[in-house]
Amino acid sequence: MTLNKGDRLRNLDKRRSSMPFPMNQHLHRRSMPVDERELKSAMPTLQLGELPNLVRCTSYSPGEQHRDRWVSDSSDSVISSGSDTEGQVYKVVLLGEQAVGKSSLARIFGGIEDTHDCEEAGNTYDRSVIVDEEEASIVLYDIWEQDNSRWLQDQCMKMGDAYIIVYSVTDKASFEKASELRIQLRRARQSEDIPIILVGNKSDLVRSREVSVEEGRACAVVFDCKFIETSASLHHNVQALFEGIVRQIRLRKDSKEDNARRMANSKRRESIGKKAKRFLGRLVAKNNKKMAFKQKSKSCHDLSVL
Ligand SMILES: Nc1nc2c(ncn2[C@@H]2O[C@H](COP(=O)(O)OP(=O)(O)OP(=O)(O)O)[C@@H](O)[C@H]2O)c(=O)[nH]1
Repeated sequence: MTLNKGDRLRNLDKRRSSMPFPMNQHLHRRSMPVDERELKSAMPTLQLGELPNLVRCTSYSPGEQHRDRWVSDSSDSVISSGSDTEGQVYKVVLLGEQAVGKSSLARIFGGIEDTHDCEEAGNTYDRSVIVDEEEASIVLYDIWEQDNSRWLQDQCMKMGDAYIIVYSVTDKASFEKASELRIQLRRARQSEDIPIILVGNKSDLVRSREVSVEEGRACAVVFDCKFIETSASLHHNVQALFEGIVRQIRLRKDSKEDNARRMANSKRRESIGKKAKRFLGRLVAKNNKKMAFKQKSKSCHDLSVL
């Protein structure tokens, strides 16, 4: 029997078992439930029966603790599991219509690759990520459901430090729902500048695409948020998404000096090819005012700037 997220929340106490992980040959992994008090502190008014299943993922290997590296082409970021870092924990909430791939993205973040394990997996993931050579702790909440109680939806809208709004590029209705959710979020957090990334998932399903990249990008420009297309099935852009959300949070929460230092470091590490591309882009944009909209919509693609 397949349980929906609501059922999973209600059945929490029955399901507090360890969670299976894909084993890297040289890594040993364990998982443990996170104390309910931690979630209570994140969602203070939550009732016990509605607590999401919260799983802390910890990986380690002898001689190299807490390093579960993602295969990265950006060499300056890794994601490891287990948030043993000191300092702030960022709460990131996944929103979106049913079946758009929220749980699939969350499971990749949580290091769970076997989709058949999904009912055993927790729907909240607590991990440490290293982005731009600095560690951050993320708790990712995959607890959103359209038919959740209004109260639980309100909690989701209030609790996040950042939001990932997912739609499926093969489902126009889910794209429209994403806009609604953006409006709902804006209403709930009126005066706050919260990082939001709009995600067009299932980009691998080329033939059944109903929402173009341009439509997704234009929507992000209108709603003043970032935009990326992903494929959870192919793991395409998933790492970029989670690195991006960390950068977006830092850009708002950390001091200007910290962000300037990170920017300088990342520019130093940038390849000559990338530098040249960026320079030419700026040059062309300057010379062509018609490019103004394109430039803006282009920047919604860049998850490393505001
Ligand atoms: N082809 C393809 N299928 C995907 C992708 N992401 C998710 N799916 C499939 O889409 C279906 C729904 O994915 P979920 O991750 O359960 O979606 P969800 O948004 O969490 O759905 P709810 O739990 O109902 O809210 C599953 O069959 C996934 O295997 C993707 O990037 N590409």
